[in-house]
Amino acid sequence: MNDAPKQELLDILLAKSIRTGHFVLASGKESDLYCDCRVTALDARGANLIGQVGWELVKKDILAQFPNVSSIGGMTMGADPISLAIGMYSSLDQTCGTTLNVFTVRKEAKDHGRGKRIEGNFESGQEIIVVDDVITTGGSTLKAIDAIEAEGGKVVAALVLVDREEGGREAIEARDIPVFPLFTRQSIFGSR
Ligand SMILES: O=P(O)(O)OC[C@H]1O[C@H](OP(=O)(O)OP(=O)(O)O)[C@H](O)[C@@H]1O
Ligand SMILES: O=C(O)c1cc(=O)[nH]c(=O)[nH]1
Repeated sequence: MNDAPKQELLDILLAKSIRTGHFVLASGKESDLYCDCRVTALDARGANLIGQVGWELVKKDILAQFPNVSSIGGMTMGADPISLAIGMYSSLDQTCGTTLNVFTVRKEAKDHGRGKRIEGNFESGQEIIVVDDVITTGGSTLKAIDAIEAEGGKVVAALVLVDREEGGREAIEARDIPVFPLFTRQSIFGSR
């Protein structure tokens, strides 16, 4: 694939998602930078590009190493549109032979209905790509990994839209799960 779709996705991220100001993060840390990835991932064109660029990354870097991967999902809600976009692209690809099952992990198990923590297309024993929109400390991705493993999934890789390069990658890789970012802070901002 040429670089044009990734460049267009970066342009949308820069225009719609990157914000400066004062922000309290999920970890309690404070930051003058925030990447509101939901605005890009819930943009019709942004979602399409995430699907295209993300699926190419899955094929080239993840399936090549883990050919039995069958499913993709992560902690709601940041992961949801990203997982679905990549899953949809996998279903359109006639050349690959893998159509990803897509699921989502609730922050808490549902207290009615089927009482599930993991919703959608997930079964124990599957090899999984865990998704997050952003990693800062990696804490949210690790919670998703714990929930998936508790139900018998084997997480083999983590795919993230933006790695803020603040320790999250190291925390996830300490669990022997390689991290594949579409963008890093460095690739977005250079040395800023
Ligand atoms: O690497 P971390 O330090 O965990 O930070 C990153 C997490 O923070 C945000 O989630 P948030 O809890 O704000 O939830 P949301 O996706 O439901 O908005 C984001 O979607 C990541 O999941
Ligand atoms: O660490 C976080 O909570 C966080 C950082 C960021 O840039 N974007 C986001 O949605 N969450």
